[in-house]
Amino acid sequence: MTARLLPGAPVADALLARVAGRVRVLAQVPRLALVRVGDDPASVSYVRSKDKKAREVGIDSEVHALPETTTQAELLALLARLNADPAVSGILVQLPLPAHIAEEPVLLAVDPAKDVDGFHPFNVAQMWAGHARLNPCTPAGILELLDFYGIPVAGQRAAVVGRSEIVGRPMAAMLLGRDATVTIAHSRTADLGAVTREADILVVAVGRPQFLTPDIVKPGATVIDVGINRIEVGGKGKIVGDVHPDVVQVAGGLTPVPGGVGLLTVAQLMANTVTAAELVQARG
Ligand SMILES: NC(=O)C1=CN([C@@H]2O[C@H](COP(=O)(O)OP(=O)(O)OC[C@H]3O[C@@H](n4cnc5c(N)ncnc54)[C@H](OP(=O)(O)O)[C@@H]3O)[C@@H](O)[C@H]2O)C=CC1
Ligand SMILES: Nc1nc(=O)c2c([nH]1)NC[C@@H]1CN(c3ccc(C(=O)N[C@@H](CCC(=O)O)C(=O)O)cc3)C=[N+]21
Repeated sequence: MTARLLPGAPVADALLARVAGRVRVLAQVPRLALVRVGDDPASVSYVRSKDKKAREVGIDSEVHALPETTTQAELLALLARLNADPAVSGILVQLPLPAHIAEEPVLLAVDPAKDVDGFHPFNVAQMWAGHARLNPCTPAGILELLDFYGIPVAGQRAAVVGRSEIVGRPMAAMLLGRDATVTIAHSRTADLGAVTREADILVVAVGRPQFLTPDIVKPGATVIDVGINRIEVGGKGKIVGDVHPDVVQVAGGLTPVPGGVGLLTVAQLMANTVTAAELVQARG
């Protein structure tokens, strides 16, 4: 069997078209504040693509590029200003932060109604309880993709490899919210294959190039490759996922890297920004 490829672009386009429609009926143009500290090249490039996509769908966007030497207090002061600014609908603090800035106080400092990443503990709790308004972008985008391609979730066995706060854990919570039977695997899982071979839906977010091999994939499973790994091949830079290319011979469906989940992360951020604008507008 050869897996059906599940590209992100048509899913992102459909999602962004709905976002643009919601933007048009808002009383006020939504505004997304993108905050980045330091000059990590990946962060610079991600923030740039989020900024560009926002403008494409009619969302105003402002980038706050702070120097590496920014103190925790300075960052918190900026967040307080953005929280208080009624023109700002959504706030995103690009992760990772430099080592001298503690993450938790920063995530706590974002107004939960403007928390378009869904990383504030209030939104995390709402998500696990099954009724969040603002869900983390990568897993929410993955659910959009499964729905777009007509892949059933309810009643299915799902496995998530990786338990990070930005991908693995929220993915597991959201699959559970959609009535899948979910297992979470991580670096201390004793027999990874025993877990992954049971999965009809297999989400891989490990951060190791070509980590997931075909021998541990259930034939016909839908495999979602979240990994973004920059590697050198013959002196050239290349982006590969966490899933080995030979998985295409076993899986029923497979998302490409690049051109898969990453596009949905950005599109879902736009959807969350409009949701935040609606929440802030309703609050008056
Ligand atoms: N496409 C997109 O939109 C996005 C892509 N990414 C990409 O996804 C990947 C994962 O990101 P992120 O979740 O932030 O990564 P983290 O490094 O935060 O987490 C990696 C997870 O993988 C687990 N892990 C590591 N080694 C193994 C192993 N041998 N067997 C099983 N599990 C293992 C770790 O387990 P433990 O907890 O035990 O250490 C950890 O839970 C990266 O490549 C990242 O670049 C991330 C965000 C968005
Ligand atoms: N607060 C916060 N929120 C995030 O959502 C967040 C973050 N921090 N830190 C880093 C991760 C990573 N991430 C991606 C965004 C876009 C692509 C993306 O557009 N990928 C394209 C292009 C490939 C590439 O250049 O990466 C693709 O997969 O085709 C990938 C990954 C968001 N993250």
